[in-house]
Amino acid sequence: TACSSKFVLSQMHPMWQGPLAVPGGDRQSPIDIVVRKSIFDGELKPLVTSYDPRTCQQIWNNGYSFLVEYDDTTDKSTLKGGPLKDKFRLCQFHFHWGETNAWGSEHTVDRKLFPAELHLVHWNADKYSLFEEAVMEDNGLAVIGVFLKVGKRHEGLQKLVDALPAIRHKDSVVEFNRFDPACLLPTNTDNYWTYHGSLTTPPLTESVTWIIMKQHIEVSHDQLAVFRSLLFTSAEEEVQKSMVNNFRVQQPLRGRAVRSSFI
Ligand SMILES: NS(=O)(=O)c1c(F)c(F)c(S(=O)(=O)CCO)c(N[C@H]2CCc3ccccc32)c1F
Ligand SMILES: [Zn+2]
Repeated sequence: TACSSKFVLSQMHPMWQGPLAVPGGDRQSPIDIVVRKSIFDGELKPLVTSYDPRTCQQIWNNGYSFLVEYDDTTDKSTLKGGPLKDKFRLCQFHFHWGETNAWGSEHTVDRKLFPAELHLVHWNADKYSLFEEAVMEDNGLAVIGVFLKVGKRHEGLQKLVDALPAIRHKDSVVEFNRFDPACLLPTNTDNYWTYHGSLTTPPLTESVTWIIMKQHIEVSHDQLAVFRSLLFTSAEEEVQKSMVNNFRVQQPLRGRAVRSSFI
């Protein structure tokens, strides 16, 4: 699919936490969300997601995270509303997590770290015809971020967790269909923070409208442990490395406003 990120992976190595030079670089992600400095914006609308589980195609380990990819050649799985003026197509979702439950998220709320964070990546299909175009354009992308907390087992996530042993190694892919990503959203999607930022992996382009949910979802300790059983390394490599701590370090706010849809 257009959104398969294989072409991007070549520039990636698992733990590129370094200060990759980014032109300009004054709207980088992730950031710490300082709640008392966020600005309520009454113009922000509720999010409107409409995902068709039949557009789910595969789940694969790309050596940085595991991602579930969707067919984004039609308008079957879309996101609109919220801070967005246009209609965006879902191309994939993936997660970031730590080696322990003490950390793992990319964004933080008043410096609070979560054990993991879900990202649903969408691109502006009203303005562009391919993900690759949108990824280079101002506000070409919209990513929904959802924090994960350890608690009760997440029934919807289990289907995904059960597929992970089949993609333990980098570059392994399995067919995965009929998965509705809406089951991973919190019950309340009206309360969120939004700001202009970037991808948190190469090419780190500053093309993302971030929409971070205030309400987290709960997953069980055992479900998260399966995430940590994945490997950064391919089957051929002699030294296997656990896929953990696949998050980017926080970036300076550089005077950006973080708006909230709630008081
Ligand atoms: N945290 S994040 O939301 O910024 C983000 C990721 F963290 C991440 F890991 C990936 S990726 O596809 O697994 C790796 C490629 O960069 C993407 N994938 C995007 C980035 C580049 C690209 C190219 C084609 C399809 C998807 C993506 C991503 F948008
Ligand atoms: Zn991400």
